[in-house]
Amino acid sequence: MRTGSFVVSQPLNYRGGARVQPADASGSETAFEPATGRVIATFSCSGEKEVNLAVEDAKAAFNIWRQKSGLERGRILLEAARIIRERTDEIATVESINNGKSILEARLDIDTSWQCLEYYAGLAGSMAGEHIQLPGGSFGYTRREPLGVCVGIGAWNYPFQIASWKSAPALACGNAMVFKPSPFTPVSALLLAEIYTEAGAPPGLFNVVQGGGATGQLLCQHRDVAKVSFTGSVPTGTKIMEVAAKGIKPVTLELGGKSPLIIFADCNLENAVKGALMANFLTQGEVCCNGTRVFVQKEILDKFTEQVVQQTQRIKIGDPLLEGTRMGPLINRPHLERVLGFVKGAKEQGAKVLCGGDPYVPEDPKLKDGYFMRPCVLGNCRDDMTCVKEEIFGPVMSILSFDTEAEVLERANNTSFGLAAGVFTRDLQRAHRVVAELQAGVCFINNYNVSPVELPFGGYKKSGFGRENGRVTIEHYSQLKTVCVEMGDVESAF
Ligand SMILES: NC(=O)C1=CN([C@@H]2O[C@H](COP(=O)(O)OP(=O)(O)OC[C@H]3O[C@@H](n4cnc5c(N)ncnc54)[C@H](O)[C@@H]3O)[C@@H](O)[C@H]2O)C=CC1
Ligand SMILES: C[N+](C)(C)CCCC(=O)O
Repeated sequence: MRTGSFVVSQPLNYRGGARVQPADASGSETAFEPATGRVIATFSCSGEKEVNLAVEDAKAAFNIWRQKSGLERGRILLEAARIIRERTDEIATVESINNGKSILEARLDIDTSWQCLEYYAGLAGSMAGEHIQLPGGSFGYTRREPLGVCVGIGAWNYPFQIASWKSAPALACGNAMVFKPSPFTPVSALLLAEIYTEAGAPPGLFNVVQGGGATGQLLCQHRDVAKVSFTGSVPTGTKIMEVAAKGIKPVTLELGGKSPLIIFADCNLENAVKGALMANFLTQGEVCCNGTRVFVQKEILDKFTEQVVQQTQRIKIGDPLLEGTRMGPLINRPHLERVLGFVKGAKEQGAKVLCGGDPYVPEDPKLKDGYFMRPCVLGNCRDDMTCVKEEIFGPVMSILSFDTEAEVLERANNTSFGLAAGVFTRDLQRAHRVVAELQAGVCFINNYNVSPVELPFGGYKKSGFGRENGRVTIEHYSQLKTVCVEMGDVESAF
């Protein structure tokens, strides 16, 4: 598969174990190949009829699935994980074409996806309740039960990974899921749906509906939906929570961030520089947990900045499907303009553009209409600048300097977000002391943006709540039933 050739002709909804055209539509959407600006799919946004059918169908599958033992469910998830692993290159290629991220990164996303399925397949068989002895031989026990039909709503930056991170724990717990991808990246969730079916999941267990906000809203307000797990922006998260509140539905919200990365003078500089690049430039900087506020201790500010700029300038931008490429295009033209606008605004507020921050036109003529820009490092930043306060969601790193630990902690926490944070230091005590004070759901010591599926991922403050990955997520996709058993006679008060 080469850039400039992929088009989707098959239907992009999935229901009852097969691709289907939606039963009704409210408008349509167009998906692009960001590297070329070419249309790869035009599709209908599902209306109320289609949403109802998808939920109805998932309900039927749920009634079969919930009766299986954890071990039986785990076996199917393991088979799905095996198929994903086997088809890594093919799935990564589709992901890279539709999102624009480099093929190298897309493969890593697919790896974390099958690992997530493997992890929850392993946990499925060990989901259990408790037995509690009561007086007189009476006893109680708890059952961990699924919630029902869960809805997953995804962002466009990690399309396949988000669909996997949501569906794997949901299905492991015995739920069914209706998933709605972002209309910018509608393609790869279908591959996951087909793989679940091939692995032996009952038809309807994982359905896909396409559309934007209106379709998402129909899903969230549906009477038979038990839970919503959402990845996206804070404003949309707010709307989803409002709708869910009306139905008393639990939600998991994975929202945005403006995370701090703190580099102390005693760090291993080489690793800190690598860490700063990892914290800012994966997936063209379109990563919620990116450490975009890079606080550097004064003593090493110049040395650190020089090396970061040098390495940023070396990032190879271009055709995302080429093995040597390390940065592809941004998701679409309006988003590119928005990110470039942040750079312009930063300059006006006194930041210094140390490299990049301008549109980039690769030599290859087929990429001339792609949404490329050069990754940007901003120096001379202050805490009150827009580029330091707002989530840019693009390849723009802001460097700030600091003197003391107490000072940097206060500044790092001075944000309404709280998704992630990082610290580079060789001082073991300081590392743990600082991390304990950071108001963020995911903290990294001497690394950044690694995400092993065994560890919970999720935010503090306006970055959301609930967790994905790790053992704890079982609790977000299940409910506890208490059973109280009387072995004697009823002692009535009447
Ligand atoms: N914490 C995390 O794990 C992540 C957070 N994000 C955040 O997401 C944002 C970028 O992603 P976008 O796709 O632009 O976010 P978005 O909030 O615009 O859209 C996300 C999803 O919600 C759907 N949606 C929109 N309005 C809706 C409504 N009223 N009801 C139900 N669904 C609705 C969209 O169609 C899309 O599928 C950034 O702010 C970023 O920080 C992105 C990736 C990961
Ligand atoms: C995989 N990782 C850590 C780079 C990003 C995961 C969160 C997201 O969906 O943005």
